[in-house]
Amino acid sequence: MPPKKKGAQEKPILLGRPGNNLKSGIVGLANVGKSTFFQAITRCPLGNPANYPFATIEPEEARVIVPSPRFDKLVELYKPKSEVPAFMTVYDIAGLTKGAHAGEGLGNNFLANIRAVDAIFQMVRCFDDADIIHINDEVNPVADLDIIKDELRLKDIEFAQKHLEGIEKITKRGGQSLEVKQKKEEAEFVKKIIAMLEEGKRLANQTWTQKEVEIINTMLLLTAKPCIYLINLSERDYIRKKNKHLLKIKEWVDTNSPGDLIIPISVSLEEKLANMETDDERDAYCKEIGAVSALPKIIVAMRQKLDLISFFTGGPDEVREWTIRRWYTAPQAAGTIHTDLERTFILAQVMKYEDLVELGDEASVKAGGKLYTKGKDYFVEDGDILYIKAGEGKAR
Ligand SMILES: Nc1ncnc2c1ncn2[C@@H]1O[C@H](COP(=O)(O)OP(=O)(O)OP(=O)(O)O)[C@@H](O)[C@H]1O
Ligand SMILES: [Mg+2]
Repeated sequence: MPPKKKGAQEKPILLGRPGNNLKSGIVGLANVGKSTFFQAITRCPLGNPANYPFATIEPEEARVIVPSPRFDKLVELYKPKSEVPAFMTVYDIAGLTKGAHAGEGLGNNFLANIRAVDAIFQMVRCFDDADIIHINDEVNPVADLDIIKDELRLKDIEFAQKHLEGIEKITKRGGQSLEVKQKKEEAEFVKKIIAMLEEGKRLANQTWTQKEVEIINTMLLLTAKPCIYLINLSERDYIRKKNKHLLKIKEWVDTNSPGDLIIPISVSLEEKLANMETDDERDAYCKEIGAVSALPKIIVAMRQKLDLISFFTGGPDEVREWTIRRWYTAPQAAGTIHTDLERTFILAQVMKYEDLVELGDEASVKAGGKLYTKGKDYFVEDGDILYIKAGEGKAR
């Protein structure tokens, strides 16, 4: 048996319901580099040897492959007919302006469109370029952060008020039914949320109970989504890891969005790298400037932020990496593959990634006593390779 790692750990209460189809939206003011980042992240092969095509679903929606050395290794071991890596769907939206929540500019409609994303990349402009107009005349990232925070917050107040009106239609009917009682409690909680938003708080950076999380999840609020702040620097600043605004940005995030990540990037460098023909050319350029692309780190960081882990399915037909939240049980993980597998789950055969790599193939793992049979209470761990046996036939 592998050592039990989770005994001492408490299962955290987290907002959102991210899963295998992870979705992230890019928000920010106009002209800060969102679309250029979107283009780069959806085109760049991220050092993935198989060079998967990046499915651009719409001009502003695309799938990005999650860089995964473990997946690449499993493909090498199984040599399957088909390879399905983990992915994340990214949405580019039009730039927000002050007043966007109330309908200023294009961003308003787009804000409603990204309500269903699991997380937000917020692009913050920190590059100076006289030719590229900053909508408020000067580069002032802290002021920009305030504007975006307020727009998302004010939009949330609007969403929450609509939600409250819906609930109050039910509570006004009166009576003592369980539904009315629950809705009354929900109404009180939604009023509390509105008050918090009005005080200037983001909802993602608070502590909630499981019941509260369930209510917030149904409301799809923008400030309840985890956020990674991407600080868009000039290529020069990115290489020298310096910029006069960085400290102030860190202070702002610590105060307004505590616990959230700040990742420096140079979108113009990423664009340059994405436009190069070959990995060799990219590698040579990175070596010359002494810096690497920030894109793989950004994708991996978002998954970590959401407490996501991977399990794998493997065989001669297909190797696939699946995304689940930590603390999923084996049947829940099976349900990611197919809902029927969750319903009719019998058991999971589990190999540890490290064991398979060390021993070389499934037969050796089995012979070595390292193929474990787990029941429905098993919490799937990062790197598990699963074979699910379910009631109506068995399936990978
Ligand atoms: N780090 C950088 N250094 C210099 N120029 C940059 C950098 N990042 C982006 N740019 C340039 O800034 C301009 C605006 O970028 P982009 O169109 O991606 O912004 P956007 O945020 O999508 O704007 P909008 O909200 O209007 O859609 C582009 O010309 C782009 O090449
Ligand atoms: Mg754009």
